[in-house]
Amino acid sequence: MQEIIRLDHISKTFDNVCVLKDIHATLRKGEILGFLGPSGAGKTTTIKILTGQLFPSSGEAYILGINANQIDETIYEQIGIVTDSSGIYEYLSVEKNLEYFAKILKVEKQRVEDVLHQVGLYEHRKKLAGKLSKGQTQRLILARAVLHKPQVLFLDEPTSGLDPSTALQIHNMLFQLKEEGMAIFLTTHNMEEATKLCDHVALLKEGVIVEYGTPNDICLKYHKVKKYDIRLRDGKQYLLQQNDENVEKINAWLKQDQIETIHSCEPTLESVFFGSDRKKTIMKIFHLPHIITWRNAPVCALFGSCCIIIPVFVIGAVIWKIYFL
Ligand SMILES: Nc1ncnc2c1ncn2[C@@H]1O[C@H](COP(=O)(O)OP(=O)(O)OP(=O)(O)O)[C@@H](O)[C@H]1O
Repeated sequence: MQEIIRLDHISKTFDNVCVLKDIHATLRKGEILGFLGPSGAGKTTTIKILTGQLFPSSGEAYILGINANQIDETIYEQIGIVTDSSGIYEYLSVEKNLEYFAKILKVEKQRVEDVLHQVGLYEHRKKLAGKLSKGQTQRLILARAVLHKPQVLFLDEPTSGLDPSTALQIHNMLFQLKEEGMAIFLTTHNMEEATKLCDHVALLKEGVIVEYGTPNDICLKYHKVKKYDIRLRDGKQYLLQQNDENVEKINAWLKQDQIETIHSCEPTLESVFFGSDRKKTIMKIFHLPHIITWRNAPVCALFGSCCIIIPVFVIGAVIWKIYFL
């Protein structure tokens, strides 16, 4: 599949503060790549580098085979961008807004009507853009971004603050665009959204990709202890670890048709993300250096014990000498 975006060891520093560190990712035609992370993780900065609004401090970013440092305004004929600041003319109707951009982008008028249907704004086409609800405005911004059928679409938190049904409409639209072969680069805080939409995700934390892969592969990587969450018809609930004894128990319940619901408890992207965050927080609280990992934990424990035992022994010897000798 054609490679649309490549981030090759990208780092970015603002005023001596490194906000992106060695970022590496690829987006292919017809795929959705999600950049996930909390506020300030570096998601928007990545989009700005890819769209030529910022230069990386080191590394190379490629979009449609062109180095992002060398792109000019002609690239905007092939990309669409949806951000908070996407300029919509509030005193023009929905339709006039799109017709205006269609003229700039040299798109035929029929396309405006098609896109209005696609985003579900056809009935609102005569409304002033300034009078649209937040969800409708977001759909208008999306309509404008895909008007010229770009090869790649950048979406910076497209469903942030939207109600679930509007978010669902946008999700369905993204699936449709993906089916048509569009490559979509999505940033979001919403792990559930990313799991549902993305072919690949990068979990970004303080400018570093801490996990990269398909949502499924990332979750399964952390699926160490397999458990079943079972609710019986009599209302009792059990969380059972997978072992021979419990498998027999579950089989017996199944034979007696006692099971109301049964779920395997794979980790979600959210638990993976916040799980690794907890470990980091513990490291920070105790000011433990990063050289301490689970693998060398026994050596660190032995070293830590010596640090306590030796001073206690020395102090004990001194007290013994003073008082008893
Ligand atoms: N032009 C700039 N000058 C200095 N620092 C900047 C600049 N742009 C971004 N930053 C800093 O870089 C870091 C990453 O910002 P960025 O906007 O990429 O985060 P984000 O993950 O998109 O956050 P959010 O989810 O809140 O939009 C932040 O600490 C931000 O303050």
